[in-house]
Amino acid sequence: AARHEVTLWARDDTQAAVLREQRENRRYLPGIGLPDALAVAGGDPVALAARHELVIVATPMAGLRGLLQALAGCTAPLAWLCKGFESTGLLGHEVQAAVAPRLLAGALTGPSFAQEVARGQPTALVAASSHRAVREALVAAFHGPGVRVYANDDLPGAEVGGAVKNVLAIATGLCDGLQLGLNARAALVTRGLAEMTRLGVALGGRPETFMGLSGLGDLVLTATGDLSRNRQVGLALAQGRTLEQAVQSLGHVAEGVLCARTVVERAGRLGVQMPIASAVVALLDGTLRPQAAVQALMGRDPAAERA
Ligand SMILES: NC(=O)C1=CN([C@@H]2O[C@H](COP(=O)(O)OP(=O)(O)OC[C@H]3O[C@@H](n4cnc5c(N)ncnc54)[C@H](OP(=O)(O)O)[C@@H]3O)[C@@H](O)[C@H]2O)C=CC1
Ligand SMILES: O=C(CO)COP(=O)(O)O
Repeated sequence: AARHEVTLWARDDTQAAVLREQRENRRYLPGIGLPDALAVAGGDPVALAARHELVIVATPMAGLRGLLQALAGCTAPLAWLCKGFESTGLLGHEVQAAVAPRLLAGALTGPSFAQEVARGQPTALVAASSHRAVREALVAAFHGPGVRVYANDDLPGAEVGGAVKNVLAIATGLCDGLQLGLNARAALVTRGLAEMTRLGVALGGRPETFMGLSGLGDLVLTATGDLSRNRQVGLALAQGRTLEQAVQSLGHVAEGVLCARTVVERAGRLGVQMPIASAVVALLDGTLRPQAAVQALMGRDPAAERA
């Protein structure tokens, strides 16, 4: 908003009015004042999008399809921020191909806790799209003193990185909550990266994408940073809390909880092995206790080290 005319749209008109009046989002981003220049609107998102040169969709994955359907005729470049698989099993670009194939679209992703971005702390992002116009619009809009934006035309790879790291952050939260040690955490992150890479390549991503910000970068941030809601779920499970309690106390979406099963199912259909993600699914289902999951992972047959 410091450099552009920006309108924040909320689906709930009452919430939009509250944001306008309080100049703060007390439920989702407390303590961060909205810039004076930021306009806030409810109402029809289609008419609003038609008056802007770039559209950013900042809902959880569950809200992406509805907004893309509504905005299918939008001519401005559009990017989503959500990281996950939809409950149908699709990634964001697959949802877009199904419901709004003519959109010039992509994802703005990478290691970026919202609170830190909002405070202006240095952050590096990835503008991922197969369309050059989208990559360039995102870089032009967001690249600046506080944010570096790297362009990448590998949207499937960037999306798999953003989705799978959430599942792995639950595993790492559990590992740390159980005090399994720093060796165990490093092993989880590294072998988790191998799982992410295997699935991402099978879904059309390039291996090098997973060594970048939307792969390794976001995995390290989310797996080790206590601001992560997915990591917090793992920490809470390690304290013996139920999944319902862990999710309820967050008050925010934890995409890894919602898509862990999808990740494993899509991997299974592609013949990709994901033992850590599979253990997370069993833990979330309650069919495996944390200690048994550790034993299952450690008890696997020896293997050559490769992605
Ligand atoms: N928070 C972070 O640090 C980061 C989050 N992300 C990703 O961004 C996505 C959103 O995360 P985050 O904002 O933190 O989630 P939160 O749970 O904190 O907030 C969700 C927001 O989305 C709104 N919303 C939910 N469903 C819809 C819908 N169908 N249509 C329109 N608005 C909707 C909610 O509004 P309402 O109150 O009306 O329900 C609320 O404003 C996730 O996929 C997450 O992985 C990516 C990078 C960083
Ligand atoms: O994606 C994120 C940081 O890049 C936020 O992760 P959480 O959803 O786990 O909080």
